[in-house]
Amino acid sequence: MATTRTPLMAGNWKMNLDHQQAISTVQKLAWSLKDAKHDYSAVEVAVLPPFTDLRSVQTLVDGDKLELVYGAQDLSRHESGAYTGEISGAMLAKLGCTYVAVGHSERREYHAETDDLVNAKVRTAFAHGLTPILCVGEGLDVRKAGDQVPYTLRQVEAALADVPPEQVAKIVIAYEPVWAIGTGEVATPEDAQEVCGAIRRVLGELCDQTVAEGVRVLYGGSVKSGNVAQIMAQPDVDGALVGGASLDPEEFAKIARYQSHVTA
Ligand SMILES: O=C[C@H](O)COP(=O)(O)O
Repeated sequence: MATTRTPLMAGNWKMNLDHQQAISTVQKLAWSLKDAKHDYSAVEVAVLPPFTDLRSVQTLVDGDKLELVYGAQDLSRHESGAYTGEISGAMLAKLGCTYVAVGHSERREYHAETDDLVNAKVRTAFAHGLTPILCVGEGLDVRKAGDQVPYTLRQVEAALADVPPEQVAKIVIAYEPVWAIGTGEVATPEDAQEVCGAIRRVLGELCDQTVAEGVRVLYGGSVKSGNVAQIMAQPDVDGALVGGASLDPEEFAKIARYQSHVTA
């Protein structure tokens, strides 16, 4: 049976662009996509700005009735209370967020996020109607040892512990080999397929085949308009989590329009 996974191109701005820059970036992105007659039902486009930009992005998206969606880069595992500096799932839901990235390697590395915390955040996101973009992937040492598949699958299994299949069915998983993030070093399409395919197989074991076939698995790591089409040609890659290249709205629009590079 043919699968109907709508590709997702998500731009993770990381700690870049203030709220005024966010407005102009989203406007330029929307204009570029409009000029190209982008079909959002064929390729979904999302941006993940810093928390401080979200209200401005919400106002723009609502006011101009834009079809692109947005989300946050992280959330608290807690509901509310004395957690200085934290942002809750309820706050993100109130701002109209569709997505929230969870367990990005930069959170794991610089903020000591453990698999247990990532699991708690996944469950908190679902509790607030947010779709987690669960980030997983190995570092260079693991890749050199050839352990990228078991390492990444352990992260997936830990993050999905006690998450019911009906929620797993809605998750987005981003495979981001840490050695390819912001380095210009792109995994080969075959590297991406190897791990993305393995992620889908483990979803089948954890849940069932229907769930596994429906979950979108993205690749992330130095994706650009020049390499996205080859990566998207892989059967188990359903989109990209784009960092640096998503800060340039024209370039990100080209990435979202990857099919035009194939058919052009
Ligand atoms: O979340 C995005 C990834 O970390 C990829 O970043 P990059 O496209 O700058 O390599």
